[in-house]
Amino acid sequence: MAKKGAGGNAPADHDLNCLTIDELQAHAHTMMDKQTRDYYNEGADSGSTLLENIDAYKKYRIRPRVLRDVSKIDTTANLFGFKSSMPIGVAPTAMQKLAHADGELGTARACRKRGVPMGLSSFATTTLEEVAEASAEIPNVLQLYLFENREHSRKLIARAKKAGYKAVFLTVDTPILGRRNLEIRNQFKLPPHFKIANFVEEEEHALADEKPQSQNSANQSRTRQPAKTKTASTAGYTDGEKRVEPTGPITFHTHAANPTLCWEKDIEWLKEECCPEMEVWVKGIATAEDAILAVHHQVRGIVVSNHGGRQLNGAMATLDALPEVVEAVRGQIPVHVDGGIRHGTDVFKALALGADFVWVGRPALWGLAYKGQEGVELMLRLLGDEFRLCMGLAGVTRVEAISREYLVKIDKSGFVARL
Ligand SMILES: Cc1cc2nc3c(=O)[nH]c(=O)nc-3n(C[C@H](O)[C@H](O)[C@H](O)COP(=O)(O)O)c2cc1C
Ligand SMILES: CC(C)CC(=O)C(=O)O
Repeated sequence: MAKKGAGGNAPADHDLNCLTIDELQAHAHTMMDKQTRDYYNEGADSGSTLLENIDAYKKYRIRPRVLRDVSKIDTTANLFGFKSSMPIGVAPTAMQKLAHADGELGTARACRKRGVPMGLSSFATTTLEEVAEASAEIPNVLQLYLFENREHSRKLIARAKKAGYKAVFLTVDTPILGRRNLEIRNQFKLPPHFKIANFVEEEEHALADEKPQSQNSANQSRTRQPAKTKTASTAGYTDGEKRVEPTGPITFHTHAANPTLCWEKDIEWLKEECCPEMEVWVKGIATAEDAILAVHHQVRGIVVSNHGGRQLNGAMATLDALPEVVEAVRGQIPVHVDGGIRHGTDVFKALALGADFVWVGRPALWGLAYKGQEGVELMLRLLGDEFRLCMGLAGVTRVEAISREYLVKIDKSGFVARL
């Protein structure tokens, strides 16, 4: 086990081939096929927001305090009434079996072992029930793409409640899918031996509906046309095309985006559907204005996110958006952040700027690709050890005590500004 306290030298069970998230990324690179690697790693368009999410952390430096007795460091953080071993969770990412056969179950078991929560994507390759079982006492978060056809969403929400999920994170930054050029070039689609597991029933219905049409061409003009199988090159990227509500099998290219999503119509409906068993959060807030609307609509929390730079390229880095959101929310609801977190010091900086908790996306996928469940455990341990060490060397012993006074901001000319 990793040594407790202020860090120290490498604990005995370290993987000497992989001591940082950067090394984990390099290992993962060699383990994934090109289609998967490109899908996981790319950002939208030129990828500048993806890079800025990471670089934004380099604009801040830590002001360490000394002589403060850091022999006992408490890294725990509370959420959904649960004590997470550290203020770090695994963000929802789709189709994890592409990385490793362990898929979402591997992630869930790793999170359980490390005592942190996991967000499960609506578009997982494992059912939400299986993940709930693997997570046991760890609170589950279901990431929701709210479909235009509410029946699909209603069913999913009912299942999540029954399985004991504590919160729904409604993703709000995908009214339209971002443009991902490698996905288009690779004609990315889920290989047929994997399933979008939460919607297998819907897929079977859609395919059954499809049959009579092909068997009886005379009927074709009268029956509903199912959506053609779409890939990245045919879905969501064409402008000027008249949009119709998607039908047919639920795939992420056809159903994840929902341009009709809005506060009044959808948030109120969702709260009613989820209430009182599950909290409704919004994931993908990046401005003070929307943060104020989130508070107004009484969601239970916000995740400051730009979808890991996969949606609007040119959008602000999440760390740059965080302070205005924190200021607008004024402590009324929790504010979490994701995007670009690759080191324990990044976690410390995000918390110092007012985040209550952070989520990591791609590092978990790299962990999975490297060694399945064990790789995700390793990723969480690396980040956790780095975070604990950072707290100790900065002279902080409790997560709640991490504040702006521990940071300075450095501009391009090297000018150092107190916050
Ligand atoms: C391959 C991939 C798939 C993702 N799938 C989803 C998803 O299904 N739902 C969602 O809300 N966010 C999804 N995200 C976004 C993550 O939840 C998170 O916002 C992002 O990965 C954080 O940035 P990071 O990867 O730099 O940590 C995905 C991200 C990646 C990289
Ligand atoms: C279901 C998809 C849209 C997954 C996703 O959010 C992503 O690829 O960024």
